[in-house]
Amino acid sequence: MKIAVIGTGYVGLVTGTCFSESGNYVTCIDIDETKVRRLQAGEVPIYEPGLEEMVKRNTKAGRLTFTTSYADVIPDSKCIFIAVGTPMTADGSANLDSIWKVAESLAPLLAEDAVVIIKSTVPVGTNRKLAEMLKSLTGREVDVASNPEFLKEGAAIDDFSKPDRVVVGVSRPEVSDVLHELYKPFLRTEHPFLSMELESAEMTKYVANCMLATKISFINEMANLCERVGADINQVRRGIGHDQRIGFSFLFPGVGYGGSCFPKDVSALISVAHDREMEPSILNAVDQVNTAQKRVLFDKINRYFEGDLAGKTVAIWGLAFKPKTDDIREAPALVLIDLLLEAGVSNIKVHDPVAMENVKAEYGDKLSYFDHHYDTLDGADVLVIVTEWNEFRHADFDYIRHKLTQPVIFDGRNLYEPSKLKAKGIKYFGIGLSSEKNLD
Ligand SMILES: NC(=O)C1=CN([C@@H]2O[C@H](COP(=O)(O)OP(=O)(O)OC[C@H]3O[C@@H](n4cnc5c(N)ncnc54)[C@H](O)[C@@H]3O)[C@@H](O)[C@H]2O)C=CC1
Ligand SMILES: O=C(O)[C@H]1O[C@H](OP(=O)(O)OP(=O)(O)OC[C@H]2O[C@@H](n3ccc(=O)[nH]c3=O)[C@H](O)[C@@H]2O)[C@H](O)[C@@H](O)[C@@H]1O
Repeated sequence: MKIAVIGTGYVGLVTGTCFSESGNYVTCIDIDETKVRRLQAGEVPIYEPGLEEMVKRNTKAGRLTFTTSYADVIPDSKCIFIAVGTPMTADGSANLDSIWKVAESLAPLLAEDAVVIIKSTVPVGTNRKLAEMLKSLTGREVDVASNPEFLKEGAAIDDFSKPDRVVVGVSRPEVSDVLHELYKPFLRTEHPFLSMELESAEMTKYVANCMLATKISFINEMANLCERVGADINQVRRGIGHDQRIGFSFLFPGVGYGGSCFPKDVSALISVAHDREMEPSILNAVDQVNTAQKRVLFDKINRYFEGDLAGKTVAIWGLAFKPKTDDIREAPALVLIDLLLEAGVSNIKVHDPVAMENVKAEYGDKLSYFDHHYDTLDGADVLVIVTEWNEFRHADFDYIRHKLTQPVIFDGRNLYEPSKLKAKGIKYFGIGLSSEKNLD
């Protein structure tokens, strides 16, 4: 099948590449000329494990191409996936400007039997609005389908190729058949293809992300309470997770959720509820807890230094919003850095395995950058861990104690065993640990 994917970001590039891997002819369109040129040269502009090899393999086989030209591609495409960004506007709602721009570019070029599929995360009603817009621009009915994406950055290829489920929203069953055929190679393990109404598919995406965000805010709130009552959230997690109704996944306490999706999608669903004159109390709380949680590490550091951070040197390990990605959108590390700078810290020494260039572009010489995490420790007063990259998990604590002026670690991801650090003479502050009771 000939497929066009519009928008070659984290979702579009993975979608296009995986569809080409299963034998389709895919062209990815983007308005960013630099990005397209780099992709044409075989260079993948984002860090996503396994993606570069897959892009190269399919480009070489002639199944995957990149362009800025709609006119060269759209007239021959049967399925056109829209995967452009839908960021948060100042009022919290989703900004759909890029979707409408794409619709205007597509309309004059669409083949009679083309299906236009929105993969971007869009609020309820967007697909129907797109169908109306395409009808008024083309003078005929155009098939529009919703196909929300559930992949996670850092595991995007696996998530796309072996999805728990594929969800589509359609107005006609024939459109669902076309998409089912396309997705069959990815559903061989009997994971379901769920076809539903447009509105239900759109809502499914938001409800999924908001449910996951709720789990994280819930466990973070419980972790904060554990600290105050002298309980250990790691033990409590074990204690509740074996109950199959609760489970273990997405219940790791930390420094709050970041990334390009949970914060914006919780906010967009709140906005949808407000539009319908409903106050979504749970979503409001999820968002508030998360905003507060992003400050938790700073508050602990500030308390440790009794509010006097001026002139201190802080080493930070991990900047991306999660491991295995270079994405720093809404990353908790940035909130911490801003607060430390505001408090007058004189030197922030940072390391991240892949996200450093993105941070450099935003902070320039306000921070010191190091290619190896141990090199951040020279002259640092304390060490702070924000992102749980695997290489931080087994640390040389003797070396760390020797390098830091104060043997203290603030760990936003609970990577280490508190008793082990205590035995090494290192003060250890995690999230929700019983040892933190009475530290105020
Ligand atoms: N990043 C993720 O892990 C996931 C994202 N999503 C959703 O997918 C959508 C895309 O997200 P990302 O891939 O992260 O965005 P992104 O920002 O990485 O990429 C969007 C791309 O669209 C391009 N673009 C913008 N306007 C265009 C136009 N008129 N024509 C052609 N290209 C255009 C941009 O240049 C950019 O390359 C969002 O709605 C997001 O919520 C859904 C699941 C996972
Ligand atoms: O719509 C999207 O964009 C995507 O959003 C998330 O994927 P992603 O943001 O890439 O990453 P996650 O692994 O979900 O992590 C999100 C944030 O939650 C945090 N998190 C996650 C899990 C956990 O137990 N605790 C926790 O604090 C992570 O550190 C990270 O900051 C969802 O997991 C995907 O299913 C969805 O498709």
